[in-house]
Amino acid sequence: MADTITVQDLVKRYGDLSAVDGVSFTVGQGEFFGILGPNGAGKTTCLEIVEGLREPDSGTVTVLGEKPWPRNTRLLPRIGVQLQASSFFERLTAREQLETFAAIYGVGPSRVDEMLELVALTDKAKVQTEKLSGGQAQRLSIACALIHDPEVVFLDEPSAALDPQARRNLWDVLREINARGKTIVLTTHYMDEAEILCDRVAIMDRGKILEMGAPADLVRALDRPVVISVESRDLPEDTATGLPGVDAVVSTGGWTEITTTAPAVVLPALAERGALTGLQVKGSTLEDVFLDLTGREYRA
Ligand SMILES: Nc1ncnc2c1ncn2[C@@H]1O[C@H](COP(=O)(O)OP(=O)(O)OP(=O)(O)O)[C@@H](O)[C@H]1O
Repeated sequence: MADTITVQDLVKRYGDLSAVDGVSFTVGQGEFFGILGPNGAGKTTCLEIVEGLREPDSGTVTVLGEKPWPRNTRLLPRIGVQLQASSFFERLTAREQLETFAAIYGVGPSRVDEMLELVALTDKAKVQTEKLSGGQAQRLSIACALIHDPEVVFLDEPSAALDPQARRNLWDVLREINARGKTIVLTTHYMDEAEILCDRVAIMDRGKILEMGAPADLVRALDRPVVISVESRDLPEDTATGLPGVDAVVSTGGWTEITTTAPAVVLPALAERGALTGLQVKGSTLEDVFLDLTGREYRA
């Protein structure tokens, strides 16, 4: 996969604070890359440098083979940027916003309908942006960032402040954009969002990348036991304790919870006893990876 973005030894200081402290990563063409970390980790600063909106103190960045700083007008038609706070032209409808962005980029109006459809706002085309819900406004702002059909899309915390349903709708939109071949770089402080959407994530904390890789690989590398829960009426605690592969058992609130490093042994044993009612299997998540790396609970 060709590298669409390269970042090498990036540093940005604000006075004594190293907001970005020696960050390096690459993003391949068509990749969905996430920069994940708690508030103040340095995600936005990093992204804004890559977008060409901020000057780094040191380090090198290329986007599509070009240097984004000083402001590189050759890159502007090729990248789409959605900033953390979306701002629209006042009192325009959703369609008029998109038409305005289309005109700025010299794009024909036919893209407007396509974009409204992509972000599921066709039925809100005539609604003024001030009257859109938070999720609808976020989707419109993504449509504006995509109107000129850029190759690379940067999204800064696109699902911040959205309710769970709106977040899921947004995820569908982002998946669709990525399926159309766009390279996406997204910052988020939602671990689940990064885990679900991203091919690879860089976990940032205090200006540094602590770990980078495919979410499933990062979780697998932890090599932690899984917890298998079934209803206790099918499987009392003492029966569970005697099953092969079981490390520990806890019975609580009608559930028997089995901790095991050998789920492939425990699950068939449960199936043999017909004890699969309410089955849940909980593995580790990126939150556990963060805890493992920092010794701190993840608090976005
Ligand atoms: N213009 C600035 N001047 C001084 N300090 C800044 C400036 N911008 C950011 N910072 C500081 O740099 C650090 C990194 O901020 P940044 O916004 O990049 O983090 P973030 O990971 O994007 O956080 P959030 O999720 O809250 O947006 C923070 O401590 C922030 O207070």
